[in-house]
Parts: sequence; C-alpha cells; structure tokens
Amino acid sequence: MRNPVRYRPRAVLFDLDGTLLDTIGDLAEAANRMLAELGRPLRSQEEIHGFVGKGIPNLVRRCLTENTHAGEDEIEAAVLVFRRHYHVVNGASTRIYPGVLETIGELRAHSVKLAVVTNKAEAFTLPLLERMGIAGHFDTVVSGDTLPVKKPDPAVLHLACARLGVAAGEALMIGDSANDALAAQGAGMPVLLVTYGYSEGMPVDTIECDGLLSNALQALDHIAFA
Ligand SMILES: O=C(O)COP(=O)(O)O
Ligand SMILES: [Mg+2]
Repeated sequence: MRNPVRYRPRAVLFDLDGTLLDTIGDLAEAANRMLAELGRPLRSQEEIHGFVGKGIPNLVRRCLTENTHAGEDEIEAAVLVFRRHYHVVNGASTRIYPGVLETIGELRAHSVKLAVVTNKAEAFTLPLLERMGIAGHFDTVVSGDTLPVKKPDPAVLHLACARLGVAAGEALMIGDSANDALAAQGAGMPVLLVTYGYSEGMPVDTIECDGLLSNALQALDHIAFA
C-alpha cells in the first residue's frame, strides 16, 4: 500500500491463531482425535480451518453439527474430549508466521506495549506462548475464557488496554478475522488484518478494516514511532 495512514499506537494488541501462530495443524489433529474417539467421520484440515475463530466450544460444535447432527449433551461431552487431546498436541506442529518476531522486536524497541487477545482458552494459550518462546514479549494476555465474553465483544480489548494503562484509542489491533475487526471497531481502535490467517471461510478482503497485511512486517508501514 502506498502512503498508508500512520498510527502512533502506545499499545498493539495481537490476535493469536492465524495472526502470530499457525496453529491449524494441532487444532485439526485434536479435532480428528476427538471425532475418532466419538466414532464420527474425520474432517479435512481445510474444513476445520473454516471452523476456527470463535473458540474451542464453537469449533467442537461445528465439527459435530456441520452437515450432521448432535445433541447438546453430546457437544458438551465432546468439548472435554477435544480439550484432553489438544492438551497433548498443543504446539506440536505450530509455527510462528514469517515476520512476526521481527515486528514484535521493532515494536518493543520503540517501547510499544504488547498484548495477546485471543479466543483460545487460557489453559492452552499460556503454555503455547511459552512453548513457542514468545510469552516474554507480551505485557498481558487476555484469553477466550478470561471474561464471560470473547471477540467480537470489545470488552476483551478494553480489558487488555486497562491492564496496559492505555486508552482504547491509543491502541492498534492486528488480527485475521471479522471477530478481531468487529471487536476493534466496537472498542474504537484501528485494526489491520493479515491475509494469511483463519477467517472462518470469509474472504479477508471483504472484512472492513484499516489495512491488509500479507506479512506481519507490513504492520510497520502503518505505524509512526514518536
Ligand atoms: O480459538 C479460536 O477459535 C481463535 O483464536 P484467535 O482469537 O487467537 O484467533
Ligand atoms: Mg485469529
């Protein structure tokens, strides 16, 4: 993009799955171990890719109900099965996306505060950040079960900002889906979306946002350091 608007954020809030980390292999593995244990047909990674974005209970529900049926009790029990398998595989095939470490390093070098705001439950988020060696870069982490609501509810972004001591208008969100975009817009902060992540089957260029990034490093084109 030529001459994009440059923000001067005091904090950058990052989405996790599909933005910082490519986690689809582990999510699909846990989902298929769950489906196998429940005696249900397995699903392709591509299909499961479209189910990621609104947290684990929603992922499990879609695995059990898309083109088929399951009762609420069955779905509730399946969430526990998924979590048991995901604890085992979480991080095994996860990779940090290109440009992420350099971007984080540049932001930290300019004293910009950093947070992760994810819809992934905390029991998986914190060990995953540790395992990938990036936990220490973030000043705070808000997970999918930190509050009773998740993205697209802006409350999770407000909580991250409160913990960082910045106003919502002084922060910038970087995500990969409409959940991130809507949460940011609800909180009154600009949002950049990466084009390589998971957007629940929605073409990312159809989601209203303040800029698209094909590599995380392009976020720096939208930022002016004081
Ligand atoms: O857990 C999910 O479904 C998505 O997590 P994310 O908010 O980090 O993309
Ligand atoms: Mg995401």
